[in-house]
Amino acid sequence: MSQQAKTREATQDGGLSPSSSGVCDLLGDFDRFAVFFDIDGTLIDLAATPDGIVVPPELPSNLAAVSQKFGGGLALVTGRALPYADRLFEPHRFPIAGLHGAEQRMASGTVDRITVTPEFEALKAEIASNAAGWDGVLIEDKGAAVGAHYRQAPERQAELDALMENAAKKAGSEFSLQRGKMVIELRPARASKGEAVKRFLNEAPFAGRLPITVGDDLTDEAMFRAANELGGHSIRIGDKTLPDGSTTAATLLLSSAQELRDILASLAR
Ligand SMILES: O=P(O)(O)OC[C@H]1O[C@H](O[C@H]2O[C@H](CO)[C@@H](O)[C@H](O)[C@H]2O)[C@H](O)[C@@H](O)[C@@H]1O
Ligand SMILES: [Mg+2]
Repeated sequence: MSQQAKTREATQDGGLSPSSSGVCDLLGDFDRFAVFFDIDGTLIDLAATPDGIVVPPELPSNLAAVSQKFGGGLALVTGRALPYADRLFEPHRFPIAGLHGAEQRMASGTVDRITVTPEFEALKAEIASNAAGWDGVLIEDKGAAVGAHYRQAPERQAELDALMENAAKKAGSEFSLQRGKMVIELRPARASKGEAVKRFLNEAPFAGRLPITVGDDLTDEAMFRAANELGGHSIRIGDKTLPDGSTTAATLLLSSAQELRDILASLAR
């Protein structure tokens, strides 16, 4: 276990636990738990743009080794679209939920994806066209979802909020807005990351195991709550306060994606 890894426990008074050995020990209980990892900001460091991320070369094989130790009970649960997320970890393919839980590929290989309607295609084109002149704003087409990024143009946040709120009204009740780190997304409303975790747990090799969910952003709160409800554990990368000022449901904290990767490297050995 890396000495650099420092875990802070989320307590009511904000107290910190002395080291990350607790998390390492927890994740090392391979027969008892199944693990669910968010991608951006959790396994991989955040970057200026969605395509600017760098996957550390050892990460895919470390995840594969850890998955094997959990008997295959390791899944990715991400806001990314499934094909994009799969490419990040080639040649390995893990069970995965995409678009914040709306799409899912089970361990059996069964895939549940969403058909993109012509109306949603038109709405995405309208969003892109409205934001076309806004320097630094990036519209990410994710098929059945769309993200409006303002990391490089924070001054545009209010305008983008208004644009996406208007688009959400047009999209109707089958879609919902998902706020995240310097992004506002329009995504299928039909599932959350928490529901995706529960679906995984209904099937082998996850069934009979307790969940440990690891994430960093608002969308991950649903899977933190699911893990807590089911008697598992929830780990947030970051501190206990969320961007909207509320407190995370996660019961453990890690300081960075690098800290998590160090723990994974240690578990993979
Ligand atoms: O659920 P996740 O796996 O964490 O995905 C959440 C979103 O991640 C990406 O956006 C975020 O990461 C970008 C790259 O580091 C960063 O530039 C952006 O500001 C972040 O919001 C991705 O682009 C989204 O589609 C995901 O929903
Ligand atoms: Mg994330």
